[in-house]
Amino acid sequence: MSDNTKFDREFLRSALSLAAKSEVDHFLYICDTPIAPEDLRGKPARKKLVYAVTLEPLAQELLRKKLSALVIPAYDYSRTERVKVALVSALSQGAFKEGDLVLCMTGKVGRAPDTLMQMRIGGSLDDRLAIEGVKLGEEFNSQVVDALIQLALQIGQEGFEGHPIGTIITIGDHTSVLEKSRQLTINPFQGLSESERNVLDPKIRDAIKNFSVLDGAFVIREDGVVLSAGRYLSANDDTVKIPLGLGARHAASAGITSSTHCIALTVSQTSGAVRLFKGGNIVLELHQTARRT
Ligand SMILES: Nc1ncnc2c1ncn2[C@@H]1O[C@H](COP(=O)(O)OP(=O)(O)OP(=O)(O)O)[C@@H](O)[C@H]1O
Repeated sequence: MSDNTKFDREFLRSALSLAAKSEVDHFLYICDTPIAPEDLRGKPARKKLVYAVTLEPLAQELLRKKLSALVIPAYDYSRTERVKVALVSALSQGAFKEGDLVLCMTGKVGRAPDTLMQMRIGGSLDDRLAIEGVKLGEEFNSQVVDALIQLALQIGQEGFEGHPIGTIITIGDHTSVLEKSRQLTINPFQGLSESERNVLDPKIRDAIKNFSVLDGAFVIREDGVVLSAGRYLSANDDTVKIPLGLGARHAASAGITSSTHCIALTVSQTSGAVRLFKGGNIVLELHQTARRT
């Protein structure tokens, strides 16, 4: 065993003993290589362990072993971004709750974890992530929101046929959003039955990805039914402030979320970053380190 591998193991063991402390509610392990069974055997931290992995079959295998696991997109984020994505996913699935202390362990994709971070749910990781703000109202279906965040990350990362694209996806309060917007192009989802245009269906998420090349926003109902694509959002609110450097697309998301009860996911064409707006403010910001071309 090289010195490095030995030290990685020591590091993991120390993290597991910290995770066992009564103050810690969950141990979030963001890595595609599960912890060796002998390192977990008899450890109190096992009960607190939640894996965040990028492979669905691996998550299924862990669940079969009675471990908790959630799936996060396989993109190349910085360590902090991976922690954010995993925390938001766990929160939206109800795995963590307000006030919980989560010990997060992560690293570069494909390498042994090298970073340990403690996160209090409801605190903030930086000024662009008040995890509390991500806690959405009861009207939102967490599976729908989670699927759309992952889709937005995918759009930001992959673009369309190698070209960067940006878009807006509004979720919820559809009556007001439709009232405060107008159709820019033909709505490609018109004519499909509700069951044929729900974002919980991977085929529909693929369709959204492709239609993101259209100008305008997608309007999605809380339960995931896509109502329209290509909407121009006309709700302007001069009182909302968006960070310098962001333009009309982000201002439109800020405006629509401040004047209705919807939330809006915005993918920046310029940077691929994904931002979640609520009440006119950015409550979550996810940056990607590299884009696929
Ligand atoms: N009110 C709106 N409703 C829907 N889409 C809009 C609206 N305003 C702008 N957009 C879309 O945003 C696109 C980019 O605008 P702009 O470059 O000003 O935005 P931005 O906030 O800087 O975002 P990006 O980082 O994606 O460039 C426009 O081409 C248009 O498709």
